Amino acid sequence: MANAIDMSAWAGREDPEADSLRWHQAIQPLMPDSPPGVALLGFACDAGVARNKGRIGAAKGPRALRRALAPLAWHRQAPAYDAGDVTCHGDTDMEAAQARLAERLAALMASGQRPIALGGGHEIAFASWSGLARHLDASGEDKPRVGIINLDAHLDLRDPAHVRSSGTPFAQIAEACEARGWPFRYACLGVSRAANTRALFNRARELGVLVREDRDFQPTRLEAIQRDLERFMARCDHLYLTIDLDVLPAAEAPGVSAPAARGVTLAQLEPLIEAVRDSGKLRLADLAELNPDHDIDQRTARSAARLIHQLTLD
Ligand SMILES: N=CN[C@@H](CCC(=O)O)C(=O)O
Ligand SMILES: [Mn+2]
Ligand SMILES: [Mn+2]
Repeated sequence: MANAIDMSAWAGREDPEADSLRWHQAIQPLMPDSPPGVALLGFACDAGVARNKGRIGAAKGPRALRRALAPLAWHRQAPAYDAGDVTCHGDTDMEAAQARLAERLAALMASGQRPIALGGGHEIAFASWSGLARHLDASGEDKPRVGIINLDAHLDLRDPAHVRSSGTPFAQIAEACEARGWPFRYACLGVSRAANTRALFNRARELGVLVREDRDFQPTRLEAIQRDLERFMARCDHLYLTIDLDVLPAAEAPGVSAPAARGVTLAQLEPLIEAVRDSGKLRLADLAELNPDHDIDQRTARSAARLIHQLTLD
């Protein structure tokens, strides 16, 4: 590690009673010989959202997320680590920053850690998937069936031939899968029909994407969505979970580039996240699009922290 990891965001309440730990008291800076656990790695990047003509500020997301996670109660058995940040230095650095993040994520997985990457915009997804692909290459697996589960109001399947951005990661991954001869298995849950053009829905259909819209998340249909997800996961060897915080209603996540008028609530997402967590196939996860500049009383950061808390219960 070139630089010491900045642990200054990990601060908060300390209780005098025994067995009262919070995240800020339990999390440790990652060391080369750290035993397996969860490793948080920030991706401080505004370039993807800027290229996608969105509201920039996601580069400040990793720190805001750490600050919101810090005071939450610690219920884990296994350790959690802070692995620091990968920083993108301006628009022209985006692809190189994605490559740096991918390399770090692959190294974390090789050393037995389960990484959770903290965006940054959703261009983080191409970096995360590339890290997993690099890790699977190194472990010598032939044509692994990697399932991508994206909780998002957007399909993010824009054509990368125009510009690579926070709106293109899954189209980039589809191209990379085709080049490798790997199947492209993509589930996008929480999609807003109003926020995605016909061209994007058509691309999703062509690519065989499992799409469930925000309006599908009604009490009578939740079990069916859960079953569809279970079936999807059964057809995969490895899972990558990516959560775009704009899947949440604007009341739960105002601090994103494109807040959702309707959205899917934390309560509705909870059983899906637990199913992914408990699948035994989850290799890495990320959270994208937290923009503290547009947050209100840390609502979005708190929602994101709650998601990490839930995802990491062991
Ligand atoms: N990662 C974000 N993707 C969305 C943003 C939409 C918007 O800014 O309105 C997209 O490109 O579709
Ligand atoms: Mn989105
Ligand atoms: Mn997205």
